[in-house]
Amino acid sequence: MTQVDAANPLKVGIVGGTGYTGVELLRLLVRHPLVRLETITSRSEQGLKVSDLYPTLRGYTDLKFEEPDVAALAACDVVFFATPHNVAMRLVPELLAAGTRVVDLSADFRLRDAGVWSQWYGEPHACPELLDQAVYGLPEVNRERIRGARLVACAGCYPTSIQLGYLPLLERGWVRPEQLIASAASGASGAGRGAKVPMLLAEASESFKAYGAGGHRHLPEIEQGLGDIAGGPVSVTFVPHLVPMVRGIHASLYATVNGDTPALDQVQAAFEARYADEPFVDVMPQGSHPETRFVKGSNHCRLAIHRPGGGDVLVVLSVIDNLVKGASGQAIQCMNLMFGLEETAGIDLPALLP
Ligand SMILES: NC(=O)C1=CN([C@@H]2O[C@H](COP(=O)(O)OP(=O)(O)OC[C@H]3O[C@@H](n4cnc5c(N)ncnc54)[C@H](OP(=O)(O)O)[C@@H]3O)[C@@H](O)[C@H]2O)C=CC1
Ligand SMILES: CC(=O)N[C@@H](CCC(=O)OP(=O)(O)O)C(=O)O
Repeated sequence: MTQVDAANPLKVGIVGGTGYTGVELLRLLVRHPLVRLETITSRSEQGLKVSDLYPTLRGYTDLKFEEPDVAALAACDVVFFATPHNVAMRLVPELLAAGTRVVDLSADFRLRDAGVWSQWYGEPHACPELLDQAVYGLPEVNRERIRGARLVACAGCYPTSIQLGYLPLLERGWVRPEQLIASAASGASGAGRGAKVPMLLAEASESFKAYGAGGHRHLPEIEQGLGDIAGGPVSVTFVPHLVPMVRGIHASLYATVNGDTPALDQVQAAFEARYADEPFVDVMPQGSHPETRFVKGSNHCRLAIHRPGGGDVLVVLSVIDNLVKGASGQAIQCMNLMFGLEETAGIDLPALLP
């Protein structure tokens, strides 16, 4: 095990330092007590000082963006990939061979089945032989496996909000796994920093739309994760939406009760018990309506459970910040576990309000 203390901080590299999850990693890691940033890559901005592109980081780092270089990355203890899919899978085999551990924020290693991956991502998987050793990065489900893992595939943003909301219900077998409906809305930062016409202010503001209703690439990840939790197949109707805000995901999760489902008070108590020791999952009082601004900039997921009219459908409301618990905060939480650090180190921050 790598010796990590204030005199021997973790040497960290970031591939994709100019994107939204990359700069969020930087915001959090520059204040992490046991981390030293070694290398931050960007092909388009190489040579530029990080703090010239992101003045929010002036005074926190003197590093410059560099061209991705395997030797420089392999000199790190851990490398984060904050890159589009199909990038990490091309470099990870060499890094693992060099003894460097990897936390991948992209979808490259999230699905266990390379065939399913190809079907949704449109190309063959470059290293299917590594899928078995990749650990799915959702600490509330996989904490023990993440400890000591060499390759962590961080859970996606929508999948995080949805799995944490359904988890206590599926673990207890209290809802029908074939009738789950997840309606979720994301802010525009979920689409990344690259220019895209639908994300222009004049296109996305003052409007609200669903997209990917016929099949979004997060669906197989959500069904795989919920299936693991339930211990059998689940079927989810997943409809994502774009909401005109910058950060945040709000998921409304519907589930049909079965003969074993107790009264709402007991469901509430079960959620509270399940998450009592989880530093980043908050079960709000019965009747609450969590808002995305309650988690903006923080690594928390806040949940509330309802049973409208005492009927057959439970509704769980789940909010996260897509860039923190949905990406960079969760990635650091996984890194902390991988190296035996305090799980909350560097990410124990309340949300920004207003
Ligand atoms: N945004 C979000 O809310 C979330 C994103 N994710 C995932 O995290 C990853 C990053 O997302 P996000 O930060 O939004 O993306 P961005 O588009 O904002 O940033 C992508 C970054 O990757 C770099 N990059 C692009 N192509 C390559 C390449 N071939 N080799 C090396 N570097 C490359 C870019 O820099 P340059 O081109 O200069 O090298 C840039 O820094 C994606 O896989 C995304 O799906 C996961 C959860 C939430
Ligand atoms: C608003 C928006 O476009 N959101 C993105 C979220 C996906 C994402 O961030 O990708 P991961 O698979 O790595 O989690 C989308 O729907 O494609």
